Amino acid sequence: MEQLLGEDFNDAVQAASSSGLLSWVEPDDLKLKHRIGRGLFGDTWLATLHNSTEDFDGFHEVAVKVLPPLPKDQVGLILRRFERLYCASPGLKGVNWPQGISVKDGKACLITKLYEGSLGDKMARSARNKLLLPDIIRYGSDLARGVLELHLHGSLALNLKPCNFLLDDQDRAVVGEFGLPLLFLGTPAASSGHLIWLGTPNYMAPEQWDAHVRGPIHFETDAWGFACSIIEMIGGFKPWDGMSAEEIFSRVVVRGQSPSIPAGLPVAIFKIMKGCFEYDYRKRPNFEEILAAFTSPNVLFKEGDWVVDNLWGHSTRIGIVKKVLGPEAVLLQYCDKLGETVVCNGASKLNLWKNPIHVGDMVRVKPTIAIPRFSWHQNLQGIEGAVAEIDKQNSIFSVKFSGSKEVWQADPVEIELICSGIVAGDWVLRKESGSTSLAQRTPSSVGIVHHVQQDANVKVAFLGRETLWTGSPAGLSKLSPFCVGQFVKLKNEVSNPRFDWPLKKNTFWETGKVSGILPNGCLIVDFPGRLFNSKGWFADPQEVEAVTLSTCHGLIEKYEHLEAMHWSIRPILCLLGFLAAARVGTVVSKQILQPVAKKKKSTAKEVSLTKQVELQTPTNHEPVADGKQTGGQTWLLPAVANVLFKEGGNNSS
Ligand SMILES: Nc1ncnc2c1ncn2[C@@H]1O[C@H](COP(=O)(O)OP(=O)(O)OP(=O)(O)O)[C@@H](O)[C@H]1O
Repeated sequence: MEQLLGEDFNDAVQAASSSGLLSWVEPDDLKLKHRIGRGLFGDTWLATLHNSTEDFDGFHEVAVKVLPPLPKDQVGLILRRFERLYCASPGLKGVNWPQGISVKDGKACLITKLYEGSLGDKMARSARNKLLLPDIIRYGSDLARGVLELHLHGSLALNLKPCNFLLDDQDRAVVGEFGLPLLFLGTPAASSGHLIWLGTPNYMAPEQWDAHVRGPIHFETDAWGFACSIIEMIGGFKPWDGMSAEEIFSRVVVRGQSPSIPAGLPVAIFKIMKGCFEYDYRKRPNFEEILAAFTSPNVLFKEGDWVVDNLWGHSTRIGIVKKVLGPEAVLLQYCDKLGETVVCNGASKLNLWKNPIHVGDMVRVKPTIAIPRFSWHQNLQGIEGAVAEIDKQNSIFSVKFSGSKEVWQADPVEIELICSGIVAGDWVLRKESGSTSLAQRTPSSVGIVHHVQQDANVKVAFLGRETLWTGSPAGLSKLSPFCVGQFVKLKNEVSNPRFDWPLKKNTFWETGKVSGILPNGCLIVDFPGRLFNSKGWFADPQEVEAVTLSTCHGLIEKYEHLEAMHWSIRPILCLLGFLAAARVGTVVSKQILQPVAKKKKSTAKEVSLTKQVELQTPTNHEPVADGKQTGGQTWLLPAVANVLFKEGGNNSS
């Protein structure tokens, strides 16, 4: 791989920084002294920076992250990402924001403040690598605050781990390094020749492993790495310690496992940590919730929190916390018709309402609700309305519809945010899609809506995009959704599918069954009879169509569909065919052979009876001619004949 070295690279970085977004440092002003860290995303050096102004000339110590050499063809792109990520410091207190950029020996150098060391260093110095719980809680809230600042600024951290948490001279923790994995997203690391991951394997969330396929990554992705770091501080060793990246991938991504959470944590922290390890990032808490748990570790909820109650199993209810009665007990008022106030003693089973509805939000009654709990006018079903008021005192939501003067009351569980007819969870087709990633393929144009925003934009996850697409719903049209259990096949016009797809008799694409759907709409497909594919089969929802018996034309297609429905159809049909053939064979052979057999049998019986008769008669060895007994025993013949006739008749019946 050709790398951009020396002057060329210098010029490229300088040009990028001339936009004023990055502060350029002359290479001669930066002296690298010795290395203090080594990681996947480059080495960290202790360095001195020469500062000279008109009346001041001095040196001060800094830390420098020396990034791996950049491949020549991607340097422009990486520098653009650089600018986007580190543009003008927003003055975040909890984050170690880079102070400048330079180039040394053809490698980009990020210059940052020199801290006392990292939490990783502190753990290495402490007994059994562990930290004390009060310290963990204090550092945890510092860090949650830092990550929240970063998220509010629009950036992801992605590589949260104790070695990247730095301690200042007041023993406060800050997020030391952030966003670096995003710079290299999709580029091979020039130095090692292998793909750089979107983080460090032991701390990576399922969607981080292959964000193109299993994405998107979003703010809640950081929750996983944060929780892994807390576990490491408690236990003294990192999650999945001693396992290779492949093993961790198999556990976290394929088998859906998560690190186990130690017992004995304060209630709120234990609950939040459990939430951080949800497989689907949409179910994880955001950093506001994480910060709340670490600042009040023994309080699950505070007064005024909206909570979702699934306690009774059957129906979900939304309520507001009226009073905190104890670590696990709250006084709750439901927002439904009854407006009941109850004491809830199992508050750890309640969940914060993650995306609460606000005044001004556009909503509709969920189509699945046949009879709303409040008296909702039938004509308003499916129509969009604006939330006019939320009466927190009495837990009442009021909605106003454009065509109506009246204000209608609503149960928040029964309404959903809507934007131009689109709600979260809808499958959509993006009318014009363009590539924004490094992959050769453009992202799929079929995706799933994840968020409906107040600014009338929606966030959609598309396969092939590592992050959510944000835009106006005007560019989207709704599609009927795929679902688990459905049968799919590649569309006729697809000749080169995004993922491998098995061929039948090396000629036709096989029909598969959807066994799972990833958050970005990527379909996990099973093919009957094809049990052994460690990587699994995937499908781009844009490239496949649903198959049902009724959509199959002709008997052969219908049979093939049946065959696709279960691997055992063919062997069962073969077995049935064989049994039927065997049965027919038996019947036919009976039909043909029976008269002969009957004849033979009758002859045999005749002979044996004759013999018996002979035996019963006094020995008279005179030959029998023409069926007539010679001598005086002819009286026996009619009786024998009678017996024979009778037996033969019985036999044939
Ligand atoms: N700004 C800084 N001030 C003081 N020490 C620092 C600073 N940045 C990093 N370090 C030191 O460097 C160590 C981490 O180095 P580095 O970031 O290169 O490794 P890593 O975090 O494992 O790698 P990566 O972040 O690439 O995955 C920290 O444990 C700390 O000792």
